[in-house]
Amino acid sequence: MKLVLATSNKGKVREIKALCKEYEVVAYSELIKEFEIIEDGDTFKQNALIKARAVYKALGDEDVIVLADDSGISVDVLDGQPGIYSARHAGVDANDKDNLFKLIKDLKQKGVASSPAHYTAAIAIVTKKGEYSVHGWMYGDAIAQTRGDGGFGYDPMFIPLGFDQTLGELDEELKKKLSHRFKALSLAKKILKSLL
Ligand SMILES: O=c1[nH]c(=O)c2ncn([C@@H]3O[C@H](COP(=O)(O)OP(=O)(O)OP(=O)(O)O)[C@@H](O)[C@H]3O)c2[nH]1
Ligand SMILES: [Mg+2]
Repeated sequence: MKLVLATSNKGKVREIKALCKEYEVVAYSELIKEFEIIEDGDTFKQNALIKARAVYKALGDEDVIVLADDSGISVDVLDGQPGIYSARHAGVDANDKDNLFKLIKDLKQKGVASSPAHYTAAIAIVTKKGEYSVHGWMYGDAIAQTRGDGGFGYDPMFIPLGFDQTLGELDEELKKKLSHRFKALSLAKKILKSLL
């Protein structure tokens, strides 16, 4: 089954391809020109559905299955921020590094070396048979420094619960089995099976 990913994030594409080996996974940019999708939902779920619907419509092929991921990190000491704004934490044109260092600065401004935090991933699936959404979470601590350079985004400052190292230091294979994305995709796969 061909699965089209409605994302322009190369880290997500890499992880989802590695986690969905049983499917033929392609980023939508491999099929059509990338275009801007306004993520103006109030929740991860709404934004994932906005992305999946936009790409399904743009592809114009009703038999295709489109999957989108909307995700982010929520930090307790920051009252759950940046949350759905994780990709724009340091501004609209911010890249992963800008966002990472802005979050570290925020923790330092609060006067803490770390804070409980969690990642959320909402996965939306859009097909001619309907629309579906599922979630996954990964809990741990956000620390006010970077360690390691594995993963992507905020991974170098995130220590998953039960570990001493950041996702930047831990093996990518381990993240695969722990992550919010892995948990949401496990549920998404049950839906995909039911669509066959
Ligand atoms: O270190 C990280 N490890 C992860 O596993 C992870 N998952 C999400 N994020 C961050 O959360 C935002 C997503 O925003 P987002 O869902 O809008 O995606 P995006 O804008 O990058 O691409 P798209 O899918 O929208 O095209 C971005 O800042 C990501 O860096 C992660 N950071
Ligand atoms: Mg985005």
